[in-house]
Amino acid sequence: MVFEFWMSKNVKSSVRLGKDRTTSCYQELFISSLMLCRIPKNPTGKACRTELFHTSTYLNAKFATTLAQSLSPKSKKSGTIEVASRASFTRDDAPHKGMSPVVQRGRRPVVLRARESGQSPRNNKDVPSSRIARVGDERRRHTAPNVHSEAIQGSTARPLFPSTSRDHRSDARSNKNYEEMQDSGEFYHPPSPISTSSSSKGKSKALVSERELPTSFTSPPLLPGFVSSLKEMLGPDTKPTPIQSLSMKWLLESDDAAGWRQVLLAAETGSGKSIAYLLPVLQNIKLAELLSKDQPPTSSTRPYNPRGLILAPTHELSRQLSGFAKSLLHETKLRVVCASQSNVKNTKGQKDATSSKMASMFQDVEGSTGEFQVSKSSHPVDLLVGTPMKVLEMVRGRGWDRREGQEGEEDIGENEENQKKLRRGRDKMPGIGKWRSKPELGLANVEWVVVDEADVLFDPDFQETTRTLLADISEARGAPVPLVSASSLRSPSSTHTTPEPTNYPFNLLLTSATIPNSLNAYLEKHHPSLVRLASPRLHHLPKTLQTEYVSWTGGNKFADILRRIRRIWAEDSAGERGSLSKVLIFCNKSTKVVELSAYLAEQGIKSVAMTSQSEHRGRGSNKHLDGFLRTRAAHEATTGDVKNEAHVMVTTSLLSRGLDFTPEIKHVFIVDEPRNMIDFLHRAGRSGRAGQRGKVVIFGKMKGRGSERVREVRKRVGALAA
Ligand SMILES: Nc1ncnc2c1ncn2[C@@H]1O[C@H](COP(=O)(O)OP(=O)(O)OP(=O)(O)O)[C@@H](O)[C@H]1O
Repeated sequence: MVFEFWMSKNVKSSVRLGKDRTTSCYQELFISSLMLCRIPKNPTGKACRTELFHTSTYLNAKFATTLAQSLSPKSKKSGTIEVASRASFTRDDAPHKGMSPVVQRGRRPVVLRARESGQSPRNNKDVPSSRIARVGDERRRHTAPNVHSEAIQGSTARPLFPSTSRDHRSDARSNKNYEEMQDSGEFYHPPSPISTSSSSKGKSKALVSERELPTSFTSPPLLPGFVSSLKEMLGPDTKPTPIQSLSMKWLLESDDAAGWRQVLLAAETGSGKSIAYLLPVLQNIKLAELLSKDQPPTSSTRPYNPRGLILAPTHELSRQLSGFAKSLLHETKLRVVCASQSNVKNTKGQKDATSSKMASMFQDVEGSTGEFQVSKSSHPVDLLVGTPMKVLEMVRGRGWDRREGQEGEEDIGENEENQKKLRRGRDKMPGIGKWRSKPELGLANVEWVVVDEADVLFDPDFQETTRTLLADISEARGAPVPLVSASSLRSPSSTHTTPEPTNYPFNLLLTSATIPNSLNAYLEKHHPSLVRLASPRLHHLPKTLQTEYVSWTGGNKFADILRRIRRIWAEDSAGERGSLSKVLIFCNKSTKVVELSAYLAEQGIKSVAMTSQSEHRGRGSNKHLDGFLRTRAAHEATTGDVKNEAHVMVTTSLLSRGLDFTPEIKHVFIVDEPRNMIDFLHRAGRSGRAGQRGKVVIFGKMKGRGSERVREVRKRVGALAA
């Protein structure tokens, strides 16, 4: 029963296993052991425990052999792996007849032991427990590090869909994952807000009649400055998309008597939701500014007192959205600031970039109280864009969420130099200390809050931060709302209690391309009067997005990906395109992103690998994205210098939300099975935006064992494309 594996730098490695293991167990262990061979600097086997992964999905001898061959160390020095075919491989056939070279040298073998139910791994008396790698344990230990948000900045990686990572789960759980993808269980389909008959507005549930919807951007209802900016951005003949028509009708034309509004804007990816909410927010802020022109400016001790807030799940999206808002404001002057310009970690000797940069930008002066005061000559910020965590830091001061009570403030000492030293020391200990930077953001003026990608920001991992911020705004505006903890929201008893509507004292706009049932349940309970404006193609792929399925040809999946990239470029060269297409590749795990990018580099293709831990991130700008998306002049690009200029970006779900890659990204590759259809819609939706043609290429096993999953995906994707 014992499956043994020895390894050493300079000698042959061998694999032995018991005769009577079941097929799945055998191959699982076999491939796991091969994975060990790939770990560099691992003669002791200690690192094995963190690197093993569960591969029982690949129950195929041909695949195992190919994998083994691809893993074989190339140089003689690092030894070889001996592969036995499944039929002939028995304990007696073990290459070294139990006499591993490692054993000969007096070193103990690493033993991988498949646990029988109820059997403790410590039953193996020959081997110290510290050297037993438990396959079952490894499955549990892996986490999916696809991270979505400012949590990255605090180095707390949280998965977007934490319960559904496939790579490290058994077949059974993986299949369950697909069961969870049943269309009936995943999305909430809101009723159409548009009625087709002109008189049905009052009779049916429809909010507006189709005939009433604006079919062009005109002034009125828009301020003339916005109309000309839109023409400049989108072309002279541009027409509003369905979600933009709906939002203009509902948020610009309807009267204000109803009080604060709560509206959900839901439409497919690339349908122009950003403009759909930016126009009403910016226009309302501008009108409020014009109306209050003669009134004295709000007195506040904080430098920023915006009227509008836009919240997004990632720094990248925040930066892009603030750029978007600025382009709409070429003629209609309002001040937009992105909180994520300065998401640089606080390191020694580095000043808090937020306060220093922004203070000089707005000519703030530090008053005698030590708090910032806005100088009379400064322009107040009108709209602030950022992640909820970053915005909360600006409101409460950096360090507000650290664990308090470790040491009292009095321990810091009177001496200023001592205080500084202690603060620096404490900053190095995450979660400890009481020191906070000064609050910079006042919330009393906030009248508009947009929660972009609402299904992420209200999902269980993020909603506490989002709701805390919304509660802070309410409090600052003098109408506090109760803040229910996330745990009590989740508790089963909470479902039986009477719903308590949350009435925020500001306009709340939520947007998303997907409404999971969980979000709908939350909204029904806490925001029963929320108006749902949904486009007709919600929960569908954009019409201009083609789907293509590519079958893995053998063991080397990376080679298949490379082949497909080269084919696209060959088509580009043969066709009329002046430049080579840029390709965006989505993987489920950061490790795979790095490996694939390294493989492409070996093959002479430069790529940008973007994960939550990437070096490129956290520099306070979107240079990494902008550089990748920059289109070079056609004549330069035809040379197709893919060695020096990245034409491929490899990433995880990190970049799947909200980012606009129009029109550069024509191809999106999905190389790992999507975690669920929500994830798929967002990844695929990075292409085929705003009526542009695009293609999503889905890789998978199309024939034989394991192909049923791809068939299932095909069925569901087909339904989304309809
Ligand atoms: N009316 C319009 N006509 C043409 N293009 C438009 C129009 N409105 C927006 N666009 C363009 O469509 C692209 C996608 O817009 P946007 O990023 O707002 O989509 P989205 O619906 O927010 O997508 P996602 O769900 O992925 O966040 C942008 O490049 C934008 O300039």
